[in-house]
Amino acid sequence: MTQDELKKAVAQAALEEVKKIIDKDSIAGVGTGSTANFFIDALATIKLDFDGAVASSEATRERLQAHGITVYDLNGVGTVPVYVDGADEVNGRLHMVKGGGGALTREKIIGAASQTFICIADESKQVDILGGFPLPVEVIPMARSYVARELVKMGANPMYREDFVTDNGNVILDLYNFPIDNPLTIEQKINNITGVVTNGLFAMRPADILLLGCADGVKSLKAK
Ligand SMILES: O=C[C@H](O)[C@H](O)[C@H](O)COP(=O)(O)O
Repeated sequence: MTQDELKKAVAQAALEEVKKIIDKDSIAGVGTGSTANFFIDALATIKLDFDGAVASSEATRERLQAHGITVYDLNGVGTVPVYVDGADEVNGRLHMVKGGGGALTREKIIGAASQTFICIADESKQVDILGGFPLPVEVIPMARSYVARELVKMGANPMYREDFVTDNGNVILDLYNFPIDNPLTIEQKINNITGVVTNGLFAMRPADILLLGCADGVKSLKAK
């Protein structure tokens, strides 16, 4: 199977999970990225069976609306019953690195506001130790140099993501060669640097279910 076929298979499996949770009045939380895009296309096939969605990025909002799905502001909807999103890396405890596409902050907000977080990924994303994928940190633009110096003190190698602005008007520093041995501590430590909006580690709010696309089928995994 190609990587896209694996992504499509996990997106379809996520739709089956979501159907068990949502009803006519429900709002679904929708993530960002190529795997989430397959999920959006799958979700569109049941668009008459739920009320609408909250989107973790402008790109996702546009794709949902193009399918005729109503997109709500998170402020108006309260707790979200289910959130489906991809990941750049995921470990056995369902901690994730996210934000390769720069959508980490809105993703983290919707994840935090959701009752069930379903991570959808192909098997290339499964790792023992997070950090092989550069960890994104969203930063207020005027704080970029200060935050970079503080990250260097933590042993990281921050690289400014050039020509990129987040949906929130901020910049991204990507941390290369930064093995994440204690995701919970590192997530909080980076977030404590003044000028950081958030970082792409999802350990304080891990996924509840991982649907992993493998050559021999989709596996449904819970945190170890
Ligand atoms: O900002 C982007 C998101 O965190 C995505 O969930 C992540 O980058 C995975 O994207 P993809 O499914 O395209 O690999």
